Amino acid sequence: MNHPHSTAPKITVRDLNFYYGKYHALKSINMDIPEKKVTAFIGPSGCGKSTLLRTFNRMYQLYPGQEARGEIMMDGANILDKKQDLNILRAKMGMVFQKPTPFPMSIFDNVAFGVKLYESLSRRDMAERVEWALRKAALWDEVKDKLNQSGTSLSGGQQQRLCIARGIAVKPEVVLLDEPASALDPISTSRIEELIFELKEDYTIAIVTHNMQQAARVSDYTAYMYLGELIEFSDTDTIFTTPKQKATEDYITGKFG
Ligand SMILES: Nc1ncnc2c1ncn2[C@@H]1O[C@H](COP(=O)(O)OP(=O)(O)OP(=O)(O)O)[C@@H](O)[C@H]1O
Repeated sequence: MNHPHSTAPKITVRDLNFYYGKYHALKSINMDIPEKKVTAFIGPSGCGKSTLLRTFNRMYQLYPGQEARGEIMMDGANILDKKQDLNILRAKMGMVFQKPTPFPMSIFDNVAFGVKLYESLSRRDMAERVEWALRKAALWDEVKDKLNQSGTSLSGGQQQRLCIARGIAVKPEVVLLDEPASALDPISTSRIEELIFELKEDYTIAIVTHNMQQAARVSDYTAYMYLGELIEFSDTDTIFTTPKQKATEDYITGKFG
């Protein structure tokens, strides 16, 4: 049962298959990702969590030989359609990666960079947008006096919040987080988790994590994947307390994985 919720879906995945050349990495995935909620993807290494996340913004298209088939519907259109404008898609889908990836430019420019691609704001409006994004990412107080310093001069946890600020500055609809805290210390991790909790007021969030406690803490819905299949998708409480599939139970109780 892969439609567990009453909330309206933001993204509807239908019969999605993904191939790395001949390797069949996602097998007929069907799920509805609810709007303005946090959906976590868990499962053992190599089960396809990141692959699935990368289909949502068609990141895979940067690499030859990778192909997605099926439907990923958002706002009435199939993201996988050849006619889909990739710039518009990527403006709607902010993505943050495991390793913080600030650009080698100032803190201000890191946040302004994406905005400039899509909007021509006055200096004043841009300054306001940058402040807004940095506040949303809970970084403003730490950087407001050094916006001209390089983004790479920040600590790892700050860099990751800078990347989140950069992602939300373009006002996306969905935020894709691929193990956003796995390279961070516990305090930075809990800041990111608090931030996720706040961001879901405005955004639909999909997060890949190999940390089950983190999934249990931050998500409203959890999808358990194994060998390219979606084994079970339900509200997070159900997945962690009364999963329907034995395979899910074995994984979350640590008997496996
Ligand atoms: N560029 C690639 N070329 C070929 N196969 C790939 C490529 N990237 C991933 N795969 C394979 O696709 C499968 C799914 O990988 P994916 O990275 O989505 O898993 P994951 O669940 O995110 O794992 P992890 O938790 O280790 O990041 C794996 O078997 C992996 O080896």
